[in-house]
Amino acid sequence: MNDVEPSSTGLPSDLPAHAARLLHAVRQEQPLIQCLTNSVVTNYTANVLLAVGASPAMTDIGGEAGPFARIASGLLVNLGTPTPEQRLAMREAVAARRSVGGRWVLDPVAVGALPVRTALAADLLDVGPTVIRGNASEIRALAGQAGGGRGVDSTDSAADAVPAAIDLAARTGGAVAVSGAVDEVVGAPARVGGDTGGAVERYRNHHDAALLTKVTGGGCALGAVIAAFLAVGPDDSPAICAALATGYYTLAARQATEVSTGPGSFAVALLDRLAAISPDEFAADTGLSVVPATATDDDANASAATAATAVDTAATAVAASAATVETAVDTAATTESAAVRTGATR
Ligand SMILES: Nc1ncnc2c1ncn2[C@@H]1O[C@H](COP(=O)(O)OP(=O)(O)OP(=O)(O)O)[C@@H](O)[C@H]1O
Ligand SMILES: Cc1ncsc1CCO
Repeated sequence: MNDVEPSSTGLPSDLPAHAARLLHAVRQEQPLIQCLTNSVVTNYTANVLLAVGASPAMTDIGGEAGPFARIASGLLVNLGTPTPEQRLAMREAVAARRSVGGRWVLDPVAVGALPVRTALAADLLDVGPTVIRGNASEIRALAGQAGGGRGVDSTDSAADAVPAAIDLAARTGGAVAVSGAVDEVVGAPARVGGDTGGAVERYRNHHDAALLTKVTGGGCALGAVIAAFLAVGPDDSPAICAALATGYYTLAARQATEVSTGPGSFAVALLDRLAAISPDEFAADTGLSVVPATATDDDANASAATAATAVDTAATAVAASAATVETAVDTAATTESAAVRTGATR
Protein backbone atom coordinates (compact mmCIF):
# COMPACT_ATOMS: atom_id res chain seq x y z
CA MET A 1 0.00 0.00 0.00
CA ASN A 2 1.12 3.53 -0.70
CA ASP A 3 1.03 5.50 2.52
CA VAL A 4 1.38 8.87 0.81
CA GLU A 5 -2.11 10.11 1.44
CA PRO A 6 -3.37 12.48 -1.24
CA SER A 7 -4.58 15.86 -0.06
CA SER A 8 -7.88 17.30 -1.19
CA THR A 9 -6.04 18.61 -4.26
CA GLY A 10 -4.86 15.11 -5.10
CA LEU A 11 -1.28 15.88 -4.07
CA PRO A 12 0.74 14.43 -1.20
CA SER A 13 0.39 16.87 1.67
CA ASP A 14 3.34 15.87 3.83
CA LEU A 15 6.34 15.23 1.59
CA PRO A 16 8.80 16.74 4.11
CA ALA A 17 7.55 14.35 6.78
CA HIS A 18 8.16 11.46 4.41
CA ALA A 19 11.62 12.87 3.66
CA ALA A 20 12.60 12.90 7.32
CA ARG A 21 11.15 9.45 7.94
CA LEU A 22 12.92 7.78 5.03
CA LEU A 23 16.32 9.34 5.71
CA HIS A 24 16.01 8.40 9.37
CA ALA A 25 15.12 4.84 8.34
CA VAL A 26 18.18 4.55 6.07
CA ARG A 27 20.42 5.55 8.96
CA GLN A 28 18.65 3.22 11.41
CA GLU A 29 18.26 0.16 9.19
CA GLN A 30 21.50 0.45 7.20
CA PRO A 31 19.98 -1.44 4.25
CA LEU A 32 22.22 -3.88 2.45
CA ILE A 33 22.37 -2.67 -1.15
CA GLN A 34 23.65 -5.08 -3.81
CA CYS A 35 25.21 -3.27 -6.76
CA LEU A 36 25.97 -4.78 -10.13
CA THR A 37 27.51 -1.63 -11.48
CA ASN A 38 30.18 -0.42 -13.82
CA SER A 39 33.91 -0.62 -13.24
CA VAL A 40 34.31 3.16 -13.47
CA VAL A 41 32.08 4.06 -10.53
CA THR A 42 32.14 1.03 -8.25
CA ASN A 43 34.31 2.52 -5.52
CA TYR A 44 32.58 5.91 -5.48
CA THR A 45 29.14 4.27 -5.41
CA ALA A 46 30.13 2.17 -2.40
CA ASN A 47 31.39 5.27 -0.62
CA VAL A 48 28.18 7.18 -1.40
CA LEU A 49 26.12 4.33 0.08
CA LEU A 50 28.27 4.27 3.20
CA ALA A 51 27.96 8.04 3.55
CA VAL A 52 24.18 7.86 3.28
CA GLY A 53 24.11 5.22 6.01
CA ALA A 54 23.53 2.13 3.87
CA SER A 55 25.72 -0.93 3.47
CA PRO A 56 27.12 -1.64 -0.03
CA ALA A 57 27.88 -5.06 -1.50
CA MET A 58 29.20 -5.25 -5.08
CA THR A 59 28.18 -8.90 -5.52
CA ASP A 60 28.19 -9.24 -9.29
CA ILE A 61 29.36 -12.67 -10.41
CA GLY A 62 27.29 -15.60 -11.64
CA GLY A 63 26.36 -18.10 -8.95
CA GLU A 64 26.46 -15.40 -6.28
CA ALA A 65 24.41 -12.55 -7.75
CA GLY A 66 21.13 -14.51 -7.71
CA PRO A 67 21.28 -15.92 -4.19
CA PHE A 68 22.44 -12.55 -2.86
CA ALA A 69 19.60 -10.73 -4.64
CA ARG A 70 17.12 -12.85 -2.67
CA ILE A 71 18.42 -11.64 0.68
CA ALA A 72 19.66 -8.10 -0.03
CA SER A 73 17.58 -5.12 1.08
CA GLY A 74 18.01 -3.46 -2.31
CA LEU A 75 19.44 -4.08 -5.76
CA LEU A 76 20.98 -1.80 -8.39
CA VAL A 77 21.69 -3.00 -11.93
CA ASN A 78 23.79 -0.46 -13.87
CA LEU A 79 24.73 -1.19 -17.48
CA GLY A 80 27.80 1.06 -17.73
CA THR A 81 30.47 -1.58 -18.50
CA PRO A 82 28.49 -4.79 -19.04
CA THR A 83 31.02 -7.58 -19.42
CA PRO A 84 29.71 -11.01 -20.49
CA GLU A 85 29.98 -12.35 -16.96
CA GLN A 86 28.25 -9.31 -15.51
CA ARG A 87 25.43 -9.60 -18.06
CA LEU A 88 24.76 -13.16 -16.95
CA ALA A 89 24.92 -12.11 -13.32
CA MET A 90 22.47 -9.28 -13.99
CA ARG A 91 19.92 -11.64 -15.52
CA GLU A 92 20.40 -14.03 -12.61
CA ALA A 93 20.03 -11.26 -10.04
CA VAL A 94 16.84 -9.70 -11.41
CA ALA A 95 15.15 -13.08 -11.89
CA ALA A 96 15.97 -14.00 -8.30
CA ARG A 97 14.90 -10.61 -7.07
CA ARG A 98 11.60 -10.88 -8.87
CA SER A 99 11.04 -14.38 -7.50
CA VAL A 100 10.98 -12.96 -3.97
CA GLY A 101 8.96 -9.87 -4.95
CA GLY A 102 11.89 -7.56 -4.24
CA ARG A 103 12.36 -4.04 -5.53
CA TRP A 104 15.22 -3.16 -7.86
CA VAL A 105 16.67 -0.24 -9.82
CA LEU A 106 17.80 -0.27 -13.46
CA ASP A 107 20.29 2.34 -14.75
CA PRO A 108 20.46 1.97 -18.56
CA VAL A 109 23.81 3.71 -19.04
CA ALA A 110 24.48 4.68 -22.67
CA VAL A 111 21.57 2.63 -23.96
CA GLY A 112 20.54 3.48 -27.50
CA ALA A 113 23.65 3.72 -29.60
CA LEU A 114 25.46 0.67 -28.20
CA PRO A 115 23.91 -2.64 -29.28
CA VAL A 116 24.92 -5.13 -26.56
CA ARG A 117 23.60 -3.13 -23.63
CA THR A 118 20.56 -1.99 -25.59
CA ALA A 119 19.47 -5.61 -26.11
CA LEU A 120 20.19 -6.41 -22.47
CA ALA A 121 18.21 -3.39 -21.29
CA ALA A 122 15.21 -4.45 -23.35
CA ASP A 123 15.25 -7.88 -21.68
CA LEU A 124 15.69 -6.43 -18.20
CA LEU A 125 12.85 -3.99 -18.83
CA ASP A 126 10.56 -6.99 -19.24
CA VAL A 127 11.39 -8.06 -15.69
CA GLY A 128 9.84 -4.84 -14.41
CA PRO A 129 12.37 -2.62 -12.64
CA THR A 130 10.82 -0.80 -9.69
CA VAL A 131 12.68 2.36 -10.66
CA ILE A 132 14.50 3.21 -13.87
CA ARG A 133 17.08 5.96 -13.35
CA GLY A 134 18.90 7.57 -16.20
CA ASN A 135 19.73 10.74 -18.00
CA ALA A 136 17.22 12.06 -20.52
CA SER A 137 18.80 10.53 -23.61
CA GLU A 138 18.97 7.11 -21.96
CA ILE A 139 15.32 7.26 -20.92
CA ARG A 140 14.20 8.33 -24.39
CA ALA A 141 16.28 5.57 -26.00
CA LEU A 142 15.01 2.89 -23.62
CA ALA A 143 11.46 3.87 -24.51
CA GLY A 144 12.32 3.60 -28.21
CA GLN A 145 11.82 7.31 -28.78
CA ALA A 146 15.40 8.28 -29.71
CA GLY A 147 18.79 6.83 -30.53
CA GLY A 148 20.64 7.65 -27.31
CA GLY A 149 22.99 10.39 -26.19
CA ARG A 150 26.66 11.13 -26.63
CA GLY A 151 28.25 8.07 -25.05
CA VAL A 152 27.29 8.14 -21.37
CA ASP A 153 26.17 11.80 -21.57
CA SER A 154 22.75 13.21 -22.35
CA THR A 155 21.94 15.43 -25.29
CA ASP A 156 18.38 16.08 -24.09
CA SER A 157 16.84 17.89 -21.14
CA ALA A 158 14.90 15.96 -18.51
CA ALA A 159 11.68 17.69 -19.57
CA ASP A 160 12.24 16.31 -23.10
CA ALA A 161 12.14 12.81 -21.65
CA VAL A 162 8.98 13.09 -19.55
CA PRO A 163 6.68 11.49 -22.16
CA ALA A 164 9.15 8.60 -22.53
CA ALA A 165 9.39 8.30 -18.75
CA ILE A 166 5.61 8.10 -18.42
CA ASP A 167 5.51 5.45 -21.15
CA LEU A 168 8.16 3.35 -19.40
CA ALA A 169 6.45 3.71 -16.03
CA ALA A 170 3.20 2.55 -17.60
CA ARG A 171 4.98 -0.52 -19.00
CA THR A 172 6.73 -1.50 -15.76
CA GLY A 173 4.22 -0.32 -13.20
CA GLY A 174 7.12 1.36 -11.41
CA ALA A 175 8.72 4.80 -11.51
CA VAL A 176 11.23 6.58 -13.73
CA ALA A 177 13.73 9.18 -12.50
CA VAL A 178 15.25 11.40 -15.18
CA SER A 179 18.30 13.43 -14.19
CA GLY A 180 19.34 16.77 -15.62
CA ALA A 181 19.70 20.42 -14.72
CA VAL A 182 16.20 19.89 -13.34
CA ASP A 183 15.31 16.32 -12.38
CA GLU A 184 11.92 14.80 -13.24
CA VAL A 185 10.40 11.75 -11.51
CA VAL A 186 7.19 10.06 -12.62
CA GLY A 187 5.22 7.09 -11.36
CA ALA A 188 3.04 4.70 -13.29
CA PRO A 189 -0.22 6.19 -14.54
CA ALA A 190 -3.21 5.16 -12.47
CA ARG A 191 -5.44 2.52 -14.01
CA VAL A 192 -8.79 3.71 -15.27
CA GLY A 193 -11.21 0.97 -16.22
CA GLY A 194 -8.42 -1.52 -16.86
CA ASP A 195 -6.34 0.90 -18.93
CA THR A 196 -3.34 2.94 -17.87
CA GLY A 197 -4.53 6.40 -18.82
CA GLY A 198 -5.05 7.99 -15.44
CA ALA A 199 -3.22 10.42 -13.24
CA VAL A 200 0.57 10.31 -13.00
CA GLU A 201 2.37 10.76 -9.68
CA ARG A 202 5.01 13.28 -10.57
CA TYR A 203 7.80 15.27 -8.89
CA ARG A 204 10.32 17.83 -10.02
CA ASN A 205 13.65 18.49 -8.29
CA HIS A 206 15.26 21.91 -8.47
CA HIS A 207 18.93 22.21 -7.70
CA ASP A 208 22.03 24.07 -8.75
CA ALA A 209 24.77 21.48 -8.54
CA ALA A 210 26.38 21.31 -11.95
CA LEU A 211 29.61 19.97 -10.42
CA LEU A 212 27.74 16.65 -10.21
CA THR A 213 28.30 16.33 -13.94
CA LYS A 214 32.06 16.81 -13.49
CA VAL A 215 32.47 13.74 -11.27
CA THR A 216 32.15 10.43 -13.07
CA GLY A 217 29.36 8.41 -11.56
CA GLY A 218 27.38 11.44 -10.41
CA GLY A 219 24.29 9.79 -11.81
CA CYS A 220 25.30 6.17 -11.24
CA ALA A 221 25.71 6.70 -7.49
CA LEU A 222 22.26 8.29 -7.35
CA GLY A 223 20.83 4.98 -8.58
CA ALA A 224 22.28 3.28 -5.51
CA VAL A 225 20.80 5.92 -3.21
CA ILE A 226 17.40 5.35 -4.82
CA ALA A 227 17.78 1.61 -4.09
CA ALA A 228 18.46 2.45 -0.44
CA PHE A 229 15.36 4.66 -0.16
CA LEU A 230 13.24 1.97 -1.84
CA ALA A 231 14.54 -0.54 0.69
CA VAL A 232 13.41 1.39 3.75
CA GLY A 233 10.07 2.54 2.33
CA PRO A 234 8.37 -0.67 1.28
CA ASP A 235 4.96 0.91 1.77
CA ASP A 236 5.88 4.10 -0.10
CA SER A 237 5.41 4.41 -3.83
CA PRO A 238 8.47 3.90 -6.05
CA ALA A 239 8.05 7.44 -7.34
CA ILE A 240 8.17 9.12 -3.94
CA CYS A 241 11.17 6.99 -2.88
CA ALA A 242 13.01 7.95 -6.07
CA ALA A 243 12.07 11.61 -5.76
CA LEU A 244 13.17 11.84 -2.14
CA ALA A 245 16.44 10.06 -2.85
CA THR A 246 17.05 12.53 -5.68
CA GLY A 247 16.18 15.51 -3.51
CA TYR A 248 18.45 14.34 -0.72
CA TYR A 249 21.35 13.62 -3.07
CA THR A 250 21.16 17.00 -4.76
CA LEU A 251 20.71 18.84 -1.44
CA ALA A 252 24.04 17.31 -0.41
CA ALA A 253 25.46 18.33 -3.80
CA ARG A 254 24.23 21.90 -3.38
CA GLN A 255 25.87 22.13 0.03
CA ALA A 256 29.07 20.50 -1.26
CA THR A 257 29.26 23.04 -4.08
CA GLU A 258 29.48 25.86 -1.53
CA VAL A 259 32.65 24.47 0.02
CA SER A 260 34.34 23.15 -3.13
CA THR A 261 36.99 24.64 -5.37
CA GLY A 262 36.53 22.13 -8.20
CA PRO A 263 35.47 18.57 -9.08
CA GLY A 264 38.01 16.88 -6.79
CA SER A 265 37.11 18.68 -3.59
CA PHE A 266 33.43 18.47 -4.61
CA ALA A 267 33.55 14.65 -4.82
CA VAL A 268 34.90 14.49 -1.28
CA ALA A 269 32.58 17.19 0.05
CA LEU A 270 29.57 15.38 -1.44
CA LEU A 271 30.39 12.30 0.65
CA ASP A 272 30.76 14.50 3.73
CA ARG A 273 27.43 16.26 3.19
CA LEU A 274 25.58 12.99 2.43
CA ALA A 275 26.71 11.76 5.83
CA ALA A 276 26.03 15.01 7.71
CA ILE A 277 22.55 16.13 6.64
CA SER A 278 20.00 15.37 9.35
CA PRO A 279 16.45 14.17 8.62
CA ASP A 280 15.05 17.51 9.87
CA GLU A 281 17.46 19.48 7.69
CA PHE A 282 16.39 17.44 4.69
CA ALA A 283 12.70 17.89 5.51
CA ALA A 284 13.17 21.66 5.57
CA ASP A 285 14.74 21.77 2.10
CA THR A 286 13.84 18.80 -0.08
CA GLY A 287 14.18 20.81 -3.29
CA LEU A 288 11.14 18.92 -4.58
CA SER A 289 7.95 20.18 -6.11
CA VAL A 290 4.89 18.05 -6.67
CA VAL A 291 3.69 18.42 -10.23
CA PRO A 292 -0.08 18.27 -10.49
CA ALA A 293 -1.25 14.99 -11.90
CA THR A 294 -1.71 14.84 -15.65
CA ALA A 295 -3.21 12.20 -17.89
CA THR A 296 -0.77 10.26 -20.06
CA ASP A 297 -2.35 11.58 -23.22
CA ASP A 298 -1.54 15.13 -22.17
CA ASP A 299 1.46 16.74 -23.74
CA ALA A 300 3.66 16.13 -20.73
CA ASN A 301 6.55 18.00 -22.25
CA ALA A 302 4.51 21.13 -22.74
CA SER A 303 3.14 20.58 -19.27
CA ALA A 304 6.64 20.55 -17.87
CA ALA A 305 7.45 23.80 -19.59
CA THR A 306 4.28 25.73 -18.97
CA ALA A 307 1.18 24.36 -17.37
CA ALA A 308 2.56 22.52 -14.37
CA THR A 309 2.07 24.46 -11.20
CA ALA A 310 4.86 23.44 -8.90
CA VAL A 311 3.99 23.26 -5.25
CA ASP A 312 6.82 24.17 -2.93
CA THR A 313 6.89 21.23 -0.58
CA ALA A 314 8.61 23.09 2.21
CA ALA A 315 5.73 25.53 2.23
CA THR A 316 3.34 22.63 2.10
CA ALA A 317 5.01 21.18 5.18
CA VAL A 318 4.39 24.34 7.07
CA ALA A 319 0.79 24.35 5.93
CA ALA A 320 0.15 20.72 6.65
CA SER A 321 2.74 18.55 8.06
CA ALA A 322 6.24 -13.02 -12.40
CA ALA A 323 6.45 -16.47 -13.52
CA THR A 324 6.33 -15.79 -17.26
CA VAL A 325 8.82 -13.04 -16.96
CA GLU A 326 11.26 -15.32 -15.18
CA THR A 327 10.89 -17.87 -17.94
CA ALA A 328 11.78 -15.19 -20.46
CA VAL A 329 14.82 -14.21 -18.43
CA ASP A 330 15.89 -17.80 -18.02
CA THR A 331 15.59 -18.30 -21.76
CA ALA A 332 17.57 -15.16 -22.47
CA ALA A 333 20.21 -16.16 -19.97
CA THR A 334 20.50 -19.57 -21.55
CA THR A 335 20.92 -17.96 -24.95
CA GLU A 336 23.51 -15.55 -23.65
CA SER A 337 25.23 -18.31 -21.74
CA ALA A 338 25.58 -20.28 -24.95
CA ALA A 339 26.83 -17.19 -26.71
CA VAL A 340 29.40 -16.59 -24.01
CA ARG A 341 30.55 -20.20 -24.19
CA THR A 342 31.04 -19.90 -27.93
CA GLY A 343 32.78 -16.55 -27.56
CA ALA A 344 30.02 -14.59 -29.27
CA THR A 345 28.76 -11.30 -27.92
CA ARG A 346 25.23 -10.09 -27.67
N1 LIG B 1 23.09 20.30 -16.59
C1 LIG B 1 23.11 19.98 -15.29
N2 LIG B 1 23.25 20.93 -14.35
C2 LIG B 1 23.27 20.61 -13.05
N3 LIG B 1 23.14 19.35 -12.58
C3 LIG B 1 22.97 18.37 -13.45
C4 LIG B 1 22.94 18.62 -14.85
N4 LIG B 1 22.78 17.44 -15.49
C5 LIG B 1 22.70 16.51 -14.52
N5 LIG B 1 22.81 17.05 -13.29
C6 LIG B 1 22.80 16.35 -12.02
O1 LIG B 1 23.88 15.45 -12.03
C7 LIG B 1 23.50 14.18 -11.52
C8 LIG B 1 23.84 13.13 -12.56
O2 LIG B 1 22.99 13.32 -13.65
P1 LIG B 1 23.42 12.99 -15.13
O3 LIG B 1 22.27 13.38 -15.99
O4 LIG B 1 24.77 13.55 -15.41
O5 LIG B 1 23.49 11.42 -15.02
P2 LIG B 1 24.33 10.42 -15.84
O6 LIG B 1 24.58 10.94 -17.22
O7 LIG B 1 23.65 9.10 -15.74
O8 LIG B 1 25.67 10.43 -14.98
P3 LIG B 1 26.89 9.41 -14.94
O9 LIG B 1 26.76 8.49 -16.13
O10 LIG B 1 28.12 10.27 -14.99
O11 LIG B 1 26.79 8.69 -13.66
C9 LIG B 1 22.03 14.24 -11.18
O12 LIG B 1 21.86 14.26 -9.78
C10 LIG B 1 21.54 15.54 -11.80
O13 LIG B 1 20.68 16.21 -10.92
C1 LIG C 1 32.61 7.01 -18.16
C2 LIG C 1 31.84 5.76 -18.16
N1 LIG C 1 31.95 4.86 -19.19
C3 LIG C 1 31.21 3.77 -19.01
S1 LIG C 1 30.29 3.80 -17.56
C4 LIG C 1 30.96 5.32 -17.15
C5 LIG C 1 30.62 6.00 -15.88
C6 LIG C 1 29.62 7.06 -16.04
O1 LIG C 1 28.44 6.62 -16.57
